Amino acid sequence: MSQISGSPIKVGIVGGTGYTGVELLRLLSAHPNVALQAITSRQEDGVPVARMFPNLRGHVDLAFSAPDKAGLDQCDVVFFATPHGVAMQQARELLDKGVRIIDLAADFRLKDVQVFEQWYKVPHTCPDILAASAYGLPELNRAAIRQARVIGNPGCYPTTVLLGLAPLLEGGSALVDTATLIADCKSGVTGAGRKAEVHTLFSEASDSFKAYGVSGHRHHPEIVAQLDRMSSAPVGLTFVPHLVPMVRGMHSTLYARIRPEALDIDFQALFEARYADEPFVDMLPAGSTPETRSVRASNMVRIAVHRPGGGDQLVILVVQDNLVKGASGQAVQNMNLLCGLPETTGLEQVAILP
Ligand SMILES: NC(=O)C1=CN([C@@H]2O[C@H](COP(=O)(O)OP(=O)(O)OC[C@H]3O[C@@H](n4cnc5c(N)ncnc54)[C@H](OP(=O)(O)O)[C@@H]3O)[C@@H](O)[C@H]2O)C=CC1
Ligand SMILES: CC(=O)N[C@@H](CCC(=O)OP(=O)(O)O)C(=O)O
Repeated sequence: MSQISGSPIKVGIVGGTGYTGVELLRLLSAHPNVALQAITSRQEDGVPVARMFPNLRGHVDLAFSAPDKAGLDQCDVVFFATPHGVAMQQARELLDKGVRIIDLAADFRLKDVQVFEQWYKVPHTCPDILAASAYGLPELNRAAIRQARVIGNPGCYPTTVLLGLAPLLEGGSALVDTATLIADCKSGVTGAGRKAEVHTLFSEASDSFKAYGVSGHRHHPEIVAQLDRMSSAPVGLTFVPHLVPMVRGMHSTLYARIRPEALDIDFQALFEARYADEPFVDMLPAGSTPETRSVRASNMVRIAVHRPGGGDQLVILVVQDNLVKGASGQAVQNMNLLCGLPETTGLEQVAILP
């Protein structure tokens, strides 16, 4: 990898006009070890990036190019900020040229091909590459990410739910009833992407609040697959996503019933110890209620643990920016690991408040 030899990492982005694509551009244009090489869009082929995204004027001087003309095979790392099913079509060709791949969609998240095909309604075209890929949640899977050539960047909801529940389930520890977990999650509207859809129109999504995907959401199997990896007991999860009228941000409220033999555990101390060395997980003091704006535009996740009335119900509050730690920031964190850089490189932005 280039960085090991000291030269900049040559980076390509497929899907540069979506919200995660432009967020990757914001982060990578300020990354000290990256040379942006190619940014694709089929619809905006030839258009200067900064004309479409004026926040990047003076920072990105490339134009969008069609994927087949972009020279992606000359890159060290290619990010796919595209809909599900795109990365797996191009993965083999790029891997053969020595390119490493970070997919922000779901092509490399679910190891079970049947489960992938059931939820995403397309055949998986490279199960062998999927089998060798790593799930890109560094706090849970750092060693595998360092060695991988393909990373499946997690979904935005799974990142919050997994970080909020991991300390309770990891290592097969039976601290909570794993069969009755609940994740009540809320996302800002950018979570639905930049493409035009009726339910994300201002007049539909503003000044209102609703659940969706209650009877089934594709992030449910992704979360359960990862919880199953860490839990010795069978996992049952109720997951209810909601759309809230804000642009960015995600708030997940997680519920877990403490097992009788674990009632004496100091859960605040347990979470603090688990995340003490994690640069992007901030355990808040006991009694805190994190706000989404406290992480806006930053790669930080903030977590608070509550035990209302000192009873046997744990309530865990997790906030993240869906476009940063929930997508593009996490992808850059994964690139840093892949390339042997300090994990925080280019990711130390402080959240914007208010
Ligand atoms: N928004 C969020 O909070 C999160 C999103 N994700 C995932 O990240 C991915 C991108 O999301 P988002 O940025 O919101 O998506 P958008 O739908 O807003 O953007 C999609 C981008 O992909 C390009 N694209 C679409 N189809 C193809 C294709 N067949 N080949 C090449 N390029 C294509 C589009 O450009 P053009 O059509 O011009 O080529 C566009 O630039 C999705 O898979 C999404 O699920 C993951 C976590 C969080
Ligand atoms: C608010 C909203 O619509 N959120 C998206 C999920 C966010 C996301 O992008 O997840 P994927 O990468 O798995 O697609 C949804 O529920 O479909």
